[in-house]
Amino acid sequence: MNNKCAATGAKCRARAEASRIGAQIGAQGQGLDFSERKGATEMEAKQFLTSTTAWQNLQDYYNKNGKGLVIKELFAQDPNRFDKYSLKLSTPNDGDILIDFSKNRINDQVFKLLLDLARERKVEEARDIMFNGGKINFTENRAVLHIALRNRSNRPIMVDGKDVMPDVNGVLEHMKQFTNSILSGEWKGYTGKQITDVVNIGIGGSDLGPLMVTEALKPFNKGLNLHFVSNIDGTHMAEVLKKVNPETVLFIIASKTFTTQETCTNAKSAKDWFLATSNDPSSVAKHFVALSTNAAKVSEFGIDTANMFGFWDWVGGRYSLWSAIGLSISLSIGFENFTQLLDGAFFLDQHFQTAPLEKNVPVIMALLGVWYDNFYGAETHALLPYDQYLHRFAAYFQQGDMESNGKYVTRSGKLVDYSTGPIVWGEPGTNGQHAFYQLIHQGTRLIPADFIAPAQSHNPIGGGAHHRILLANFLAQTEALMAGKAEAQARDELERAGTGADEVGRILPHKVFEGNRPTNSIVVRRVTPFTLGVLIALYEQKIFTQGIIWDINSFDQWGVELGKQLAKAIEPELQDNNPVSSHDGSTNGLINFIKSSRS
Ligand SMILES: O=P(O)(O)OC[C@H]1O[C@@](O)(CO)[C@@H](O)[C@@H]1O
Repeated sequence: MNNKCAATGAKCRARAEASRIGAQIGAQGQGLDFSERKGATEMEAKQFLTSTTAWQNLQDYYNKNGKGLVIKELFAQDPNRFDKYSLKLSTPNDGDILIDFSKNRINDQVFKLLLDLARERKVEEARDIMFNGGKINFTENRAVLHIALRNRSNRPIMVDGKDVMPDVNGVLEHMKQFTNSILSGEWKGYTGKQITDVVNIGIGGSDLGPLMVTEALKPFNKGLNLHFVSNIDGTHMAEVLKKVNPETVLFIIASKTFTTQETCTNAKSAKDWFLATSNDPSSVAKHFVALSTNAAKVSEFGIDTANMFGFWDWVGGRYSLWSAIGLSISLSIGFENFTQLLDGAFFLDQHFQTAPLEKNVPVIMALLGVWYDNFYGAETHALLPYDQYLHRFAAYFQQGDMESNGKYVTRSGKLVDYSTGPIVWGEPGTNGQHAFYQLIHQGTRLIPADFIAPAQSHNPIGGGAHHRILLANFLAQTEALMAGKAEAQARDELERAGTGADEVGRILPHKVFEGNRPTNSIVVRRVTPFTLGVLIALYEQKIFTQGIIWDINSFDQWGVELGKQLAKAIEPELQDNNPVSSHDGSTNGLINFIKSSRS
């Protein structure tokens, strides 16, 4: 251990250890050759998950003790439970981030068994392969390197023998220059006016990330109006075009492949709308830019590739907001704040790479998810941010989690015989309390939930009363879900309220809360670009870890192809009103009814 820290204690030792491990990983990275499929085959689990020792020990423990794990009792048995099962991430300038996982159905034995599972599934080894450019997305033979986009250390990261960092930094510099020229007014529209509105045209990972982040960081907006068009439904584009002026609007066509039908169709409609006013093809260059890996398709569409911000096939769509896809974020909050977002994600990546498993937040969150998903049979996971600006956070991770881990075939091509990715859902608090908390409190399903809140609001109106009430609900909900309300307490409340004996007997069962509903609580000082970067990366690395444990490829998305394929066959059939019979009875019936309903 670094003896310079002898006098200054734990933090110094931790930093020294982190930089030692970081250097070691970096060195390994330069030594490892992932140019072939080595990274992929190394990732394949050697054993079927349910036949591993760790899994069987967990199953055995669950069978004997699972139902007997009562969180309220675990707190009563251990006054230090909160300290034992919570962690703080001390950020450089944004205070501490508290992750409280004490309101879970775990004890020391379960925690140990879960950590054994992470070890037996070689999570740390897989992590290092990813961070060093291994082609772990083996069905597309690609590395998975969104971490390189926020690699603020600039350590070399090799793909096919080439360090990707110079190109990453080149695109960031282009984004910086462009952002500054738009925000300063230097960049003018075709009539010489400053840009006032930005329309991001993209879908999935080319929409959800920029939308969620620009909403979450609205307090940092520099003045531009941001609009997002994703749906092929003409309403989406039509409603936005009503709000913008062709002389002062900038269209961002965001598409990794630049072949996505919705985005290409929307982009063409936007261009037609624009040219109908400008009547000058040369003016397109002042109002259209592209974010893509596909320069040929960008050029074919009619955007000058000088106005293209590129990225690479090793950036997955749902992991791309850190790349050029984040241009609308940079335009909204400024490039400096965009780099803060990257810094936050890098901070979490370093934590993920260096913290021991038992102190590793994404690993712990992943293991808790496995515990509920695979042993308690929970099928969903709720993300409940107590922050209105984070209202798109759950929607973002619907793609992030469900498109990553919604898989039923292992890396070696076998069908799983265990659950994999959960259904992710959620809405901001306190709104969710008035919509679906009834089910979370008294439904028949176990709904593990993450509650997220900032200690400080960007809008302390009402003398701070609003935020105080918001936080009170944030805190009360996890307490209520854990503690519940016993029959005796419910009876006492009814009787104190003067309820007659017969009535008490009738309604008492409905007033009891069984509790023992698990939650994690995450508190940041404020939602800032840095802390948001930490939160997003935290969930990304949780998803990665679960994918390794489940032995699935979290980074392809073949499941989205069949629907697109069939839609391409049906679309021409809708161009006239002749009845069809080329499908199953239902699809034929639906098509023909629609045809008959159009006149
Ligand atoms: O960025 P693009 O290539 O237009 O893809 C958009 C989205 O479409 C997908 O469904 C893949 O087809 C998502 O994975 C992706 O984020």
